[in-house]
Amino acid sequence: MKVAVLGAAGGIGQALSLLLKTQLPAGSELSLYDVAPVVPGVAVDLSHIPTAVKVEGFGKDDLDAALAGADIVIIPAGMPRKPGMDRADLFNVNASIVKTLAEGIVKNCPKALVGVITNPVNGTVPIVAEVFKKAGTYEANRVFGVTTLDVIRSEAFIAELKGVDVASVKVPVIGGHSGTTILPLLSQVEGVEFTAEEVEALTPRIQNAGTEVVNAKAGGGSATLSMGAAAARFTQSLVKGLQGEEGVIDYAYVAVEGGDAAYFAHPVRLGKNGVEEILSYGELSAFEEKAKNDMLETLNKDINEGIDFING
Ligand SMILES: NC(=O)C1=CN([C@@H]2O[C@H](COP(=O)(O)OP(=O)(O)OC[C@H]3O[C@@H](n4cnc5c(N)ncnc54)[C@H](O)[C@@H]3O)[C@@H](O)[C@H]2O)C=CC1
Ligand SMILES: O=C([O-])CC(=O)C(=O)O
Repeated sequence: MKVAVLGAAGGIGQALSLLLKTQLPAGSELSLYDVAPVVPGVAVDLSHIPTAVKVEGFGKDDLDAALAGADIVIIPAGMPRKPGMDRADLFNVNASIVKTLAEGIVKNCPKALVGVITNPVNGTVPIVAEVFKKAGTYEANRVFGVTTLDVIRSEAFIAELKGVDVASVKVPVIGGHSGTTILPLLSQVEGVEFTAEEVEALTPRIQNAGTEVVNAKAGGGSATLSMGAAAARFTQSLVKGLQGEEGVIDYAYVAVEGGDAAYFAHPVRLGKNGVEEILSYGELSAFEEKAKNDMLETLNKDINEGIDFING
């Protein structure tokens, strides 16, 4: 199993790479790519951890070698937010980074499963898909926006609020990955009940949790450690699916035929080809149904911005 991390020297990239070095199956290869000159050092540093995962670092001009034969590519390359910015404000800088990296994937590992972390996820995932479509290598089941951070935050906040074991909390989160497009389905959380006031307070807390971190870091970036943990968890789901494990279900922002929008975070069943099945997110409460309908204009605008960046 070869896993490539693009943007591996950054805040998320380093946290994720550390977790993958310690968690990937024995015999895996971990390929670290970044334009920052520190990346070979990150690889040397990680290589001193005694696990059976081989780590190699690749600098700016070595994207082809970093990607050659990769089974999974995770992309946290690009600029993070500062206080006062929306994720959409990152589009101009990050769109071209993601486009370049997607072109590298077309050339070197067109069958890889690709997880996009770079913001704004609502628009960067369509960029990857459009690059693949242009090259004739697109398979919708292989491209994912990583929304796991919304899921793990929901788990953490609910366990804290309700005083329950966090390991027992499961929260579906659908939609996109910015502000009101993030929709936790609190009505479906088993074993806990929420009052209407709690739903009205907790939903925006989850939607604005990224901004909570951005403000707390006071100009020093956005979530990196929790995102590293989230990305490692999602990567493990992809790995389990590729290894043929049955019943691997996770949440991700994926292309959906005839869905609420062209891309929408759903529960998905993962397997050897990535998404084996897009699962229904089930019944929504009246509050959730309204929140879903209200988000669609923003989500569609974000999606079209990504599509137009490649085709416009
Ligand atoms: N999907 C999600 O839930 C989340 C997404 N993010 C996003 O992830 C991205 C990365 O965030 P951080 O790691 O905090 O930023 P960072 O600035 O710490 O790291 C970004 C890395 O990307 C590298 N990079 C820039 N251009 C590149 C290129 N063309 N090829 C390869 N590497 C390149 C930089 O050299 C740097 O090492 C941001 O866009 C951020 O908004 C952050 C948190 C959560
Ligand atoms: O808020 C940001 O800019 C980073 C992010 O996507 C998150 O933490 O959910």
